[in-house]
Amino acid sequence: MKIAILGAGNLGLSIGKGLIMNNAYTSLYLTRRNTEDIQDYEDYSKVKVLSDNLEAVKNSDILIFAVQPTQLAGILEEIKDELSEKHVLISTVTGFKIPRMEKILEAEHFIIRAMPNTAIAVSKSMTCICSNEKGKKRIAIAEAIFNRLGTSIIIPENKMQAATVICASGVAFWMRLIRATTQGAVQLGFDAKDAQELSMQTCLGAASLLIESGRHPEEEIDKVTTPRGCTIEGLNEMEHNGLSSSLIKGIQASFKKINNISEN
Ligand SMILES: NC(=O)C1=CN([C@@H]2O[C@H](COP(=O)(O)OP(=O)(O)OC[C@H]3O[C@@H](n4cnc5c(N)ncnc54)[C@H](OP(=O)(O)O)[C@@H]3O)[C@@H](O)[C@H]2O)C=CC1
Ligand SMILES: O=C(O)[C@@H]1CCC=N1
Repeated sequence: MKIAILGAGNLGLSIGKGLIMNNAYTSLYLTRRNTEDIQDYEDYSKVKVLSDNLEAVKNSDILIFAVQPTQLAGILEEIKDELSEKHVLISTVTGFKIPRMEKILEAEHFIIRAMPNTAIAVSKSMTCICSNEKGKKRIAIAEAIFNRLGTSIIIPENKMQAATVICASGVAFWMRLIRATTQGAVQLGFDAKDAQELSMQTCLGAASLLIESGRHPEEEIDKVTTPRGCTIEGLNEMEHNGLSSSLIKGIQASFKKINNISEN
């Protein structure tokens, strides 16, 4: 696959790193206007770093857009005359809907939206994918890319905002939970390094239990909560202080915000 990442910033570079680690391309173009900071990527085989989006588009089949929402319209305008039937457009841009892309491009193209998360840099992204009608014929390409970089599911476009909150912002939510449990462990006497290790691995183990067993979280909680034991004591105290409610309210607030961003 000849891939170009237009906008090799935080997310674009995370995708790039994942592709490089998986050797998942025949050529990889990384673009941004100031290329100085990412020039080192040319040390990797078949990777080219440049600021010329048109050259990247000409030499690639799969175009992954990872610029800020305010920057996408300009790039689409810039490249639209270079687009042909060989191109599959994959946008990771938050809140920029497919009909708006189609309007700018003024021609039918294979258009896919993908919402990965930053765990793509370690091939563990939960990526949600949707497409326009024409894009359905190429959606398997996007699935193939993102399944190498984690797990993907196809969803309708009207669920993309919700998916962004749960999966993309979700990385930040889970990080905060890991940090909080680390702080708790330090208070119980572990040094910071060990505390984080205990916290991270326990989080990974809990998620793996659910993924591998297919069971509901509450079933696993029942197995840990000894009657009158310490787990239920701690869990109930957390709930009295609004643990679940606080997480759900946070998710609602993010969702409200993302809907406002995309209207602007
Ligand atoms: N799924 C997720 O987990 C996340 C998704 N996002 C979404 O991903 C998108 C990118 O976010 P993020 O990576 O944080 O943003 P960054 O600002 O880090 O990256 C955007 C990059 O685009 C480059 N750029 C800007 N204009 C152009 C242009 N005309 N041609 C080529 N490159 C250009 C910028 O570099 P330069 O200025 O040098 O051109 C910059 O490196 C956003 O839409 C954001 O909402 C963001 C974070 C997480
Ligand atoms: O915080 C944001 O708005 C973007 C979208 C999802 C992750 N980062």
